[in-house]
Amino acid sequence: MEGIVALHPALAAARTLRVVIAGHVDHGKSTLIGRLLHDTGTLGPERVTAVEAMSKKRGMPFEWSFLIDALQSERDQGITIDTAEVQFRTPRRRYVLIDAPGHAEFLKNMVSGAAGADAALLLVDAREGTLEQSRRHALILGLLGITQVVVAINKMDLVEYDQARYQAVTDEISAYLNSVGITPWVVVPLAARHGENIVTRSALMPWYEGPSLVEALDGLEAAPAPTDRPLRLPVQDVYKFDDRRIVAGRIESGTLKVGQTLRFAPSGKVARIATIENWPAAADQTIAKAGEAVGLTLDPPIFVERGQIATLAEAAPPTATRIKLRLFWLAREPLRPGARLTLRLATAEHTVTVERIDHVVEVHTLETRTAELVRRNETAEIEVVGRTAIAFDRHADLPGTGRGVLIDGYDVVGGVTILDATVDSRLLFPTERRVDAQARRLANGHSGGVVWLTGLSGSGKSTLATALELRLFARGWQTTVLDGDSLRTGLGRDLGFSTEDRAENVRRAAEVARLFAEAGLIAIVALISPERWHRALAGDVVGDGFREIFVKADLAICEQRDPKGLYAKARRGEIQSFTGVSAPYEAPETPDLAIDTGTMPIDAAIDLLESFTITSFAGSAKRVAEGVDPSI
Ligand SMILES: Nc1ncnc2c1ncn2[C@@H]1O[C@H](COP(=O)(O)OS(=O)(=O)O)[C@@H](OP(=O)(O)O)[C@H]1O
Ligand SMILES: Nc1ncnc2c1ncn2[C@@H]1O[C@H](COP(=O)(O)OP(=O)(O)O)[C@@H](O)[C@H]1O
Repeated sequence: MEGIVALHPALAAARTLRVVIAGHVDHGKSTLIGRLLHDTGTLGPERVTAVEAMSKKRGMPFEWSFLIDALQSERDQGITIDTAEVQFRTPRRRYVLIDAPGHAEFLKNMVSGAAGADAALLLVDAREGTLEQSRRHALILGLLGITQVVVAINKMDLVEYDQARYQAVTDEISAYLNSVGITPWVVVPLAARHGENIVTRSALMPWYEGPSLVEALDGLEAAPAPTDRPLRLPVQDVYKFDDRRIVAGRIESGTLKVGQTLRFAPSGKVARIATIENWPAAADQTIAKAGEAVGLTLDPPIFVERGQIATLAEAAPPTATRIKLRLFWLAREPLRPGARLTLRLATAEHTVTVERIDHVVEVHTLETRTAELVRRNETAEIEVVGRTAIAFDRHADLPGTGRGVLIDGYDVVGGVTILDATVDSRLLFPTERRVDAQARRLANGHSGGVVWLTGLSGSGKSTLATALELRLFARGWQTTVLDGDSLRTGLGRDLGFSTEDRAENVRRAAEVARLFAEAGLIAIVALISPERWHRALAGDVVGDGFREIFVKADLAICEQRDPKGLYAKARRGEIQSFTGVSAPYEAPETPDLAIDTGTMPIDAAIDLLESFTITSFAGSAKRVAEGVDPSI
């Protein structure tokens, strides 16, 4: 195919160098891009004819920058591409040029996963030198750790190809780049309009001994696609096709395979990858890697939203509500503690409040100083607190998911890289809380934990749960019951009985149960939690103190008991998706305890559950070994 080659994202990821073009708007970016495409032979002759025709129509000499307009309108609209990207080839490899018209767009594109660049091409005008905008771009490159930078000094024709001018601008821009930690790879003098020093070295600048622009780019190294790093697939969108739900996004890092169990962060939902639906369609794909845009179908088809990050359980990203950021502030108004902003990380958006400004970095001297506010174009380290858990990576570990932008209303007001969590939200209280699990255990005579009762409606979960609560209470234990029926009138009142809604119901109950367990109580949960993955999710949320109790009774028995008349209603079709009748119940394969209420009398069932609970949570092993009565 001639002209602009629409590469499959997988190919592009494996072979291309992603180069972001930075520079002042008037410094000739469009012309340079047009030239690069033409002079490298990427452009078919019909394109040149089209540009010629367009130039003629507008009564102008041949104008390379029209090419960009022409390309813009037919740009690849792939599901994950939201930056202006053009591609070209040299004999060595393929390139994606990422263009961003303005300053905020540049920053936004630089930090969004789609634009993750290996290198930058910084364009300056030979007549004007390093303008404010070039400096800001350079600062942002420094902030993002993009150190492979080629500088092109354009419009050398307008300074008579003067070596002294080239040298002066080179010295100026190099000094600035050095101050933000970047050593330019090479500084190429160009006349993009005339193609001087684009592919071959120019005869008009014999004093210049370095490589042409394309030679310089070919000398750069592509950062290896982070396929061997932890999986991070930020969910960009969820599409519904027929009855299928396709979760789409671009893999930032890692590899995924059909059959693997994904965990979504920060929600904690889990589901297996059923199929990979690639775009454009590739038959029977079973594996996908960093850089690829993929669509996945899940089993079960759980409800996930844009902003969640698909990961593997063993290498999930940390979550926290307080994080420390390195910031580049763009807005005219200074940033002050207390500001409420939106933090966009990959595809997620979080409402955050700026808690403190640790220090500001002086742009000119790069020294740090304490400050009450961060002014426009200053770099700073700040701490923000989110309203809910934020899944993130440290920029130093995984740049793709470790950077973002701050947004105020619709405006991008800052670019950030994540330094670390300030406080791990899972261990929220190291300073404020003076009572730890050990102290609670000693005071209560038992540790906190979760007794999770699963079973059909009418199997006896509520009966056993309330009876156990009473027995434990009589022993002086701290305990409470969380019953599905009651929770659904408050905490889960927005939820129905689809498999996803049940999972969400389970997740919420598990989160609450975990809080109770951390506070030292035995939380007795009575929830149908019908599918295995629902209970696995609960176990994941709760962690160590989780015990799964199968309250077993045949469907026929439950139906005969029918304490609430629900089975009769379900049989008459008055209730949809009723567990055991028109929705599945998967019995636990290896529960911690199974109680057959169909054969065991109620009192015996309660005795069994009580002794199991006491054995599980009484005192610490040490206290028991010392002969202390665990029931005190
Ligand atoms: N369609 C359908 N399927 C199952 N159950 C239904 C349904 N509609 C209403 N109910 C009533 O809701 C109670 C189950 O809620 P849970 O929160 O335990 O269910 S789940 O864990 O989310 O599956 C359940 O209570 P229990 O009988 O105590 O189990 C019912 O009273
Ligand atoms: N061994 C038993 N254990 C628990 N409940 C039993 C047992 N035998 C009979 N039942 C009866 O079964 C019914 C179970 O209802 P419930 O506890 O509300 O179930 P669930 O909460 O699982 O829907 C109650 O009426 C209870 O008296």
